[in-house]
Amino acid sequence: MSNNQIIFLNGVSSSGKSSIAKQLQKKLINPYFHLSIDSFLHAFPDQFLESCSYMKTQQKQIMSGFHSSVAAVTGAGNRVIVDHIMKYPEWLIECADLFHDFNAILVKVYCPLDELEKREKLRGDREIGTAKDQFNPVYNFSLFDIEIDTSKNSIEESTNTIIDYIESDNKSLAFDKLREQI
Ligand SMILES: Nc1ncnc2c1ncn2[C@@H]1O[C@H](COP(=O)(O)OP(=O)(O)OP(=O)(O)O)[C@@H](O)[C@H]1O
Repeated sequence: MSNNQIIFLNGVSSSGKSSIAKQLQKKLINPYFHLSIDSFLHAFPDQFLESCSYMKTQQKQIMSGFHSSVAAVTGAGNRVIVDHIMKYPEWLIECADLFHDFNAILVKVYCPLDELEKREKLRGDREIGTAKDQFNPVYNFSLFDIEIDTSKNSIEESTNTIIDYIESDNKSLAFDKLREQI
């Protein structure tokens, strides 16, 4: 398995991406960076992130910066777990283009809306309604290599499914198919 490996976790807020990413880091034999859109956005000033008018015009640059940074870290010979909320197909297509030399697996981290809303309330640090707003844009997109349902599978089970996939001879095709749309 090459060093230029990306495990791309795509799912709505509270679906369990970060928990799975952390468990993957513990269980995978090789070291993987965990690069999350949340941490990337924390590096940006709050007053701009909270400004709808600013984000409306600048979101594209910010997201492209994140996608390019993932490609740069991977291209330098590292393995990466990406934790992202793909609200627009264009973001995935941009990633597919940037990842053309890498072995990238697209994982759909699914969770039904009623369970997401329960988790959102329990967490207390997520704006109520975030999962509902993201649900259709993120999950309507049907291309993926593996789908995980975190309302049915524990963090441990989801992690094992991803590791089994990586260790198998399965060819990851989702990003290849996305590239055909460019
Ligand atoms: N089977 C499960 N798999 C993953 N997370 C679960 C599961 N069951 C409950 N959770 C809980 O869901 C909550 C949200 O998980 P997590 O922070 O990993 O989500 P996330 O998708 O990274 O969210 P965000 O995008 O908002 O950061 C956590 O409290 C986690 O413990």
